[in-house]
Amino acid sequence: MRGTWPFASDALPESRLLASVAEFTHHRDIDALDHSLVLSLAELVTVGSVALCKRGDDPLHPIESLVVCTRNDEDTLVVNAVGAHQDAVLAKSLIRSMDTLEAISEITPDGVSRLIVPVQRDHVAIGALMLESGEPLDAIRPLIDGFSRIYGNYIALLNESERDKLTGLYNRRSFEQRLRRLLKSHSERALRQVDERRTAVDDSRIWLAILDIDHFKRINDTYGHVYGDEVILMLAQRMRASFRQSDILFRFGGEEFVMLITAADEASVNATLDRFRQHIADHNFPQVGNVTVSIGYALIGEHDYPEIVLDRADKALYFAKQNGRNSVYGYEALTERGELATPMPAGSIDLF
Ligand SMILES: Nc1nc2c(ncn2[C@@H]2O[C@H](COP(=O)(O)OP(=O)(O)OP(=O)(O)O)[C@@H](O)[C@H]2O)c(=O)[nH]1
Repeated sequence: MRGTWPFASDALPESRLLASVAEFTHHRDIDALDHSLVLSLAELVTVGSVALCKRGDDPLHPIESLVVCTRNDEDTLVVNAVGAHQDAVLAKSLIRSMDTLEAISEITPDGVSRLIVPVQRDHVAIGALMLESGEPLDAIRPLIDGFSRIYGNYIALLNESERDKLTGLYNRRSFEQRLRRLLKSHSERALRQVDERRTAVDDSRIWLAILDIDHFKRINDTYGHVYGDEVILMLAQRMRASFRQSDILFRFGGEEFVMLITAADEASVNATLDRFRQHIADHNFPQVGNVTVSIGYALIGEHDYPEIVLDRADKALYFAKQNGRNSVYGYEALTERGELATPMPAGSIDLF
């Protein structure tokens, strides 16, 4: 490891700074990037700890994660993910900095200097960088501001590469990583609820649904691709407006969409999807008129491979297409009723 910078007295050599920025921005995976950011900063400056807080969508738990780099007894830097909720005072400062978009410099009750700098994207805080030290931290504030801006810009670029150009929904490339993050935060939330309530675990589950527009070829052939694209775009807008913010929506390509939906039970996921199906069937699309969709869904078990669940949902979708379209079917219910027993051709969706 390179020696750290005694920031109070000397200027930081530019070559060290550039090497550090190059080091953390070579990652394409957001989790690895977060890990590398706190490590690079801790290598650069002599402080007790460097942490990156990420803001979550859940208003009850605004801090989604906290990645902290500290020095252990052997003087080696170690990076850990910790639960911010364990320290209510710290969580309050982090949230205040993110809400106001202002840096906070404070002394903790045990005399430690703490600097919090929000990380922004499009004038909204997506997280915050936090440093703690026995020494005052004001001298390194411009450096931390700079790192925070580079990180915010880089995250924006990474996020753009995860989006479908036409609809703005997530694209297929980002599916596996989004699913992994959702499963992780879901199981962390369940643990937290056990901790907080000391009662039963969170019993909500995650379902994967595939939606396909019915007879879309006919729409293209009759009205042309421009109107076809318009239908795709309007459908995506209606999906965004209809599903909860915590549900994750993808356009996998063509007229095919995938949704990751959290629900308490099968009945409520079925009701949610069927409500959306009906909403689309009732809508009058400009020029094209009525459009219907078919939906298949399957439960995601904690240890299931994504491609297996996609295949199950696709089988349910195929069943919907074979049984009149404009309908919603769940894989588990179909299997229980023995309705998927007959051999069928490979699903319409390309697996990984
Ligand atoms: N406008 C437009 N059309 C697309 C796009 N991607 C794929 N398509 C068209 O979507 C159509 C899909 O047709 P099929 O897979 O045969 O299915 P379908 O006509 O929807 O019939 P069912 O799914 O069986 O109800 C094809 O004509 C593709 O050319 C796109 O991005 N824009």
